[in-house]
Amino acid sequence: MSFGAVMTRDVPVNKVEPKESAIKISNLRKVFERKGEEIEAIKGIDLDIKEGEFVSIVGPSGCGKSTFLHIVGGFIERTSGVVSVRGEEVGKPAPDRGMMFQESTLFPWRKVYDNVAWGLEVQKFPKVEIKERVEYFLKLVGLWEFKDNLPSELSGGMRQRVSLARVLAFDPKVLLMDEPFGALDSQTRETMQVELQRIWSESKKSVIFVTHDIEEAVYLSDYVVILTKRPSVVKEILKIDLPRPRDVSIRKSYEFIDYRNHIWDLLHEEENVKSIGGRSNAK
Ligand SMILES: Nc1ncnc2c1ncn2[C@@H]1O[C@H](COP(=O)(O)OP(=O)(O)OP(=O)(O)O)[C@@H](O)[C@H]1O
Repeated sequence: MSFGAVMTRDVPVNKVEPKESAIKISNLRKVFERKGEEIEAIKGIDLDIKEGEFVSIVGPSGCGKSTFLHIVGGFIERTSGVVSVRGEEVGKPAPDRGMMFQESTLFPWRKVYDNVAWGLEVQKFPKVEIKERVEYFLKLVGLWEFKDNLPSELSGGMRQRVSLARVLAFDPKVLLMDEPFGALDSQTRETMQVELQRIWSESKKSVIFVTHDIEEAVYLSDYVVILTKRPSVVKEILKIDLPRPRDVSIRKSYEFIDYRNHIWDLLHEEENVKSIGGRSNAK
């Protein structure tokens, strides 16, 4: 990632080779219109996310995180600025950008296998390839043995894993995740974070991950982008120099707590900070 003001904390830094840009955002601005009134959600965001990076976005409630993600996904039009994915300017939604939401978007009447196969069928993939992909990704998320179950027969965490398999089956270049674990209980959420870290490290996708949970952001990310209150700009970009793979016990380390507290302080400086959720409020 490269930006104007990247902050690193006082922890060891591994030297890495410069990487290609996966997602470039310059001067992004978004103004909504509601009943003749203008609502400026995003004032100006600049980011350069490199291939394979995991970047979380945190910020006060209503600062424009979801709007930002939906613009990168091509679901919402930007007012001005440039958004490109691997050199191509973002227009409409496309399979190279996989999107995952807080609530499972699985079809309740389709079995797990058929839910994961659905998008590939719509895109007219050959049957043999569909089978290969569905099997591979259901095994990756650990749910192959549930392929014949309906979503209603699974737990919330399992449903989100199926949603993840469905997104990954398209082999998108980037993954856009909007609070994907927000509706899960804390135990399941932690399990999902560990799973996501493993899947991300195996699949090498670039990820933008929106969350209210500061610890989740620190645990998963290479960088955490902290937005200001609306109309949002980037307040700080924090590089998370914790070794990978990260065991859950890393949350108890001084470095982890230092990152968490720093983000908490930044968010606390912003108005509406009381509406920031997650365990980190218990500082
Ligand atoms: N379609 C819309 N029309 C008008 N205003 C909108 C629309 N969508 C979002 N907004 C406004 O834009 C601002 C940013 O909303 P957004 O949902 O992106 O924030 P957020 O940071 O994701 O919020 P939260 O943390 O609560 O999920 C809010 O003030 C919201 O009311």
